[in-house]
Amino acid sequence: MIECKEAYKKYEGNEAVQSVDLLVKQGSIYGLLGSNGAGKTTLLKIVAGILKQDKGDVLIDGTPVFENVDMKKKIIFLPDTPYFFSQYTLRTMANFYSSIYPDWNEDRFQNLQGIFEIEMDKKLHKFSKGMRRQAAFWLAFSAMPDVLIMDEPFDGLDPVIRKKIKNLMVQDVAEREMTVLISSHNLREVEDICDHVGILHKGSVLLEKDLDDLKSDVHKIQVAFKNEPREEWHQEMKILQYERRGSVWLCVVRGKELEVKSYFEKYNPVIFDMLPLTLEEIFIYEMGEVGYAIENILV
Ligand SMILES: Nc1ncnc2c1ncn2[C@@H]1O[C@H](COP(=O)(O)OP(=O)(O)OP(=O)(O)O)[C@@H](O)[C@H]1O
Repeated sequence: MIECKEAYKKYEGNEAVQSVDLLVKQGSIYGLLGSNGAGKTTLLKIVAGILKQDKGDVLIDGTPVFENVDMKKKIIFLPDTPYFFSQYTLRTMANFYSSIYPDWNEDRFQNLQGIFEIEMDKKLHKFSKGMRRQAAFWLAFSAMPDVLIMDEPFDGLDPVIRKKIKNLMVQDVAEREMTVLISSHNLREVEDICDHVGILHKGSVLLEKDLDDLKSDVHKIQVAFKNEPREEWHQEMKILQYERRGSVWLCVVRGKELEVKSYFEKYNPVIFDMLPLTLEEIFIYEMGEVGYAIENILV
């Protein structure tokens, strides 16, 4: 489990992370979203124990991470640009990892050859950017970490390998309760694997939600009435947005499904449909409510 309690970090007058509270439960995949400069990398580096917060607590399984060698043996941090020693091949890098990570699984490393298809004895600096990223994932999955922290991990990967990597990640979460924290500036990139999403904006968490709750709490309604109710009918429910198209109203409403249905039923609608909302739409309505535009994380 990852816990940040009022984590704060300032760089030369720039408050990059401001009193962030974050909880990533064991066996959960948390997507940390935010626009450029929001503070994602800084927060990830603090959680990985690479940077020290100026204030607040950052704990993994209840223990501070910074300069904690034993804890770091259980954590893998994949930075946005993977780093390898210049003359190393994947094989020599694997030997190095196996000497550091006590849970290194050599069988898995060998078996993953079928997934990654990268030559083991070629120098890593001769690989393309996407191939180097694949190598970093290959090493990370073979190290069997308890906690995997990744900064923009899918940039530069082709769709096939991206899918394979997501499958491996989900498998590790399901089978051995690995905890995952992923940063991204793109909601679509992470929505299929995350169970929790948080939005960081100018160093603060603006919104943090369980995706299932988020989906079950917001509905798009198409409704038409025979006898139009009085004007303020749409003010009585938590209606995030409404618009009239001829005699049909299109509303985005927050509330439990049954509650929403019974609210509309009392006006005897002639048409009543509940339509699914995409996660992207939900975020736009949610964030619209707190007054921020989030288009840049939805591209
Ligand atoms: N080493 C540093 N020295 C000074 N300021 C820094 C440093 N690293 C980051 N910052 C500043 O801290 C803020 C947060 O940066 P950070 O890299 O954490 O954001 P980010 O959300 O990861 O951005 P991006 O999506 O662009 O990678 C930015 O204003 C950035 O300019």
